[in-house]
Amino acid sequence: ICNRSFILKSYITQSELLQKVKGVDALVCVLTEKIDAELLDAAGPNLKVLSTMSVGFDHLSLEELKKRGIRVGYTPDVLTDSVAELTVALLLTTSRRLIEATHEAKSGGWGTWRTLWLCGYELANSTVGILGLGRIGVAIAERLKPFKVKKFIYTDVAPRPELASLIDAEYVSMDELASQSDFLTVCCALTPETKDICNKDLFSKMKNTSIFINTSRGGVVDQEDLYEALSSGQIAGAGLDVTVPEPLPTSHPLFTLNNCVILPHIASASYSTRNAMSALAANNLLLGLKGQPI
Ligand SMILES: O=C(O)[C@H](O)CO
Repeated sequence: ICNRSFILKSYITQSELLQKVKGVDALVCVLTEKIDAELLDAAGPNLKVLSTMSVGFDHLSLEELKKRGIRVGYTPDVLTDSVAELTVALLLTTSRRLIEATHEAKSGGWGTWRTLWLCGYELANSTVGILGLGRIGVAIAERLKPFKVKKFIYTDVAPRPELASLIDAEYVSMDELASQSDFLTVCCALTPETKDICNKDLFSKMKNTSIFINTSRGGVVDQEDLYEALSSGQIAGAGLDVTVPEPLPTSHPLFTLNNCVILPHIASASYSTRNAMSALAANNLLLGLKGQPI
């Protein structure tokens, strides 16, 4: 594509990347690579385009990229369906206790039919709260609506009437989101403002029958506070596709809890979506090098 090489990579360490990036004109990265001043300095002045195969961009130092005039591409939209679908799957898995149930069935815990055994919480007549309403939050709500959800509420830095009207969602404060939601799903980007925004303050205002779902970024949750909320019964359950760190060490206390379902960051992991993300990331890179809109 140009007389200098570029790196299309996925499985090298940050230190390998630092070595190999020198002199490239363009770079495709994924969300596990930290694109900061050190890496940009290592790349040097040839670097014109950075294309991340992700919708999240918390791994990019945008300020440093801007300072150097490097164009940045990302992959919104193409993963919305996949992430929304997985979020619904995780929500139902958590609220209907599917992991516990399959474990019981396999391990001999399945005795006679019992009235309250493995009971969970249903979506019908529930209030679903969305923390950070964007494309993905709307797509989640659209999928949940047929489950007879009574009401959608959301909070964000400001009301988003155009998006909210698509799902008939009401704008509420953070406190109201916490206290009214039967299911609270986190859909916001990780920024300095949203870091640890889901903490003991939020959990303490939630109902003890509520389910907390996060498919955005682990950094928006204070995991110690979440552990406390789950183990004390402050909230009923949590489903996480994202954690800090990733992978979450298998010795982490959250793994000891029956009411916490943890997935290894697979929200966009469908063949069609990952293909679309790859193609978009590659196109962004090519267009960027040609000076065209990305
Ligand atoms: O940021 C993204 O693209 C997602 O987290 C990938 O699943």
